[in-house]
Amino acid sequence: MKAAIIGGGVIGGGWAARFLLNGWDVAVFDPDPEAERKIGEVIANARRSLPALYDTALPAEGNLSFHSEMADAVQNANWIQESIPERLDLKHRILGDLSELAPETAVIGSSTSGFKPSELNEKGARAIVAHPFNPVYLLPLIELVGDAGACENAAPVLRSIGMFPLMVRKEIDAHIADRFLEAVWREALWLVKDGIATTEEIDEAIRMGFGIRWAQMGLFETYRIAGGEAGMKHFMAQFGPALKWPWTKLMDVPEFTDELVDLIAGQSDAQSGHMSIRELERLRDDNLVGMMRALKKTGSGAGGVIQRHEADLPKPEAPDLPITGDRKIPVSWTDYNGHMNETHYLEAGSLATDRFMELIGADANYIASGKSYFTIETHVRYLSELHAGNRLTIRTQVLKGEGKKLHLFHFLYGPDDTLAATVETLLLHVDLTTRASSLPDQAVAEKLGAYHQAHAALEQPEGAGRSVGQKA
Ligand SMILES: NC(=O)C1=CN([C@@H]2O[C@H](COP(=O)(O)OP(=O)(O)OC[C@H]3O[C@@H](n4cnc5c(N)ncnc54)[C@H](O)[C@@H]3O)[C@@H](O)[C@H]2O)C=CC1
Ligand SMILES: C[N+](C)(C)CC(=O)CC(=O)[O-]
Repeated sequence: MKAAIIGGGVIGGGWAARFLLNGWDVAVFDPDPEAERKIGEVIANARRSLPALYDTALPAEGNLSFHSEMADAVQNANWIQESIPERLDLKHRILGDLSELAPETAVIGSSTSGFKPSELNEKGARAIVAHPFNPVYLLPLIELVGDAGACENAAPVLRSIGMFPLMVRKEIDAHIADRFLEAVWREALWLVKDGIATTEEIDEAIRMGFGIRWAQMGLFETYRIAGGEAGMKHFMAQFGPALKWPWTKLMDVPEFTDELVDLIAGQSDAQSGHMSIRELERLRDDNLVGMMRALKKTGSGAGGVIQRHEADLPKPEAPDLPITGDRKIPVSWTDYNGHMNETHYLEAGSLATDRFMELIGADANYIASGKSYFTIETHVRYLSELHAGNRLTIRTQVLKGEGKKLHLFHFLYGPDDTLAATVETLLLHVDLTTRASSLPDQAVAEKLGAYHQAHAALEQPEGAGRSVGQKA
């Protein structure tokens, strides 16, 4: 698959990185003589951050090329993304040319922050709005606006590169999200101009409170909880009048008619009524504990997008020893010594155990049925350093897989297949109701038994059964 990036500044560079790191070839057209350097720097940042969201490897990177002619860049492209400056005359000219040059089947997306598709296409172009958020390689939201068929075609492509296409029902200046951002921006400027707050104080007001909250539940679900047990209607009754008080410089607000209240409360019920306020509070609190990786665990917001994308990534083939981990090492796993911190070797081993459990059928459904494995002992050996950005591949040998016992030996390989660590771990099968050890279900026992038998023919790994401080 090939993407053509027309305009490779802040946003075009982010698009280039998003496509490239998801295995697409990327061709760039930008008359700026510095474009190649600037895009290279954006891609370098993307390489150290995007793979860190995943616990499995992204596809091998595509090829990146730069072109002095737009026609060359768009040749055979499946997706063409315009990210030139926000000037309508310029967009008319470039989108018009692109509509002539592009393959008929190619999507032509514009990154415009505010122009409507009817404005972009008024001189005959066939573009849709595909509005991203900075940094494009990390944030999943893309607002799709325009011809319904073209947007429908575009959406699965965006999902396949880990993005979240949001269909905008009717075109409007600045789409959905930028209308909020512009309102917040306008208020912030007033606060600074009137000497009420400094820019730093405004940033603290956002990042110490509602900014974190919004990342996991947005506006309506957050306010539903703020209404207490009585929910959205109570919230609107309590805070509706404030919209008429001078709480905001933006006095142009909708009338709270019964119809509007019912509409919003009804939509809120449909969106979140399947959970009690207490459950929503717990979910909110859990989500606040961490950011995108934690969001990934609960499946909320951007975390759900990463989860779904990861589930669609090709799984490595299982050789003699199954691959139970394949990922890049994130910066957050490193420490003051400039290498991967000891705790994360255990985390990597624990994730490999989870993956192995899935392989034998002791997966989420099995656990939900009341059965699982508990770890009772682990031994980690640190053999060579690992650094941020290194690829980490884990293979697992079954030392014992009989009865209640599951004895695993994880090999952690770093760059050039160097053995960086081993994690040996002993687990017992348990009944989650009684919390006592128990035999696994027959299907799990059979799959585990097959691994046990196959691996019994292998040599006992060097270092298996070692105690701490034992001489080699
Ligand atoms: N910066 C942001 O936060 C966001 C910007 N956008 C939108 O993305 C678009 C681009 O914005 P930025 O990347 O911020 O601007 P930018 O100024 O960083 O990049 C624009 C790039 O377009 C290139 N360019 C100028 N004329 C060109 C032409 N005729 N053909 C090809 N390339 C040309 C420039 O050399 C430059 O590299 C705008 O429509 C903007 O509204 C969308 C989301 C966020
Ligand atoms: C400031 N802006 C209008 C260009 C912002 C956007 O369009 C989206 C973003 O990334 O904030």
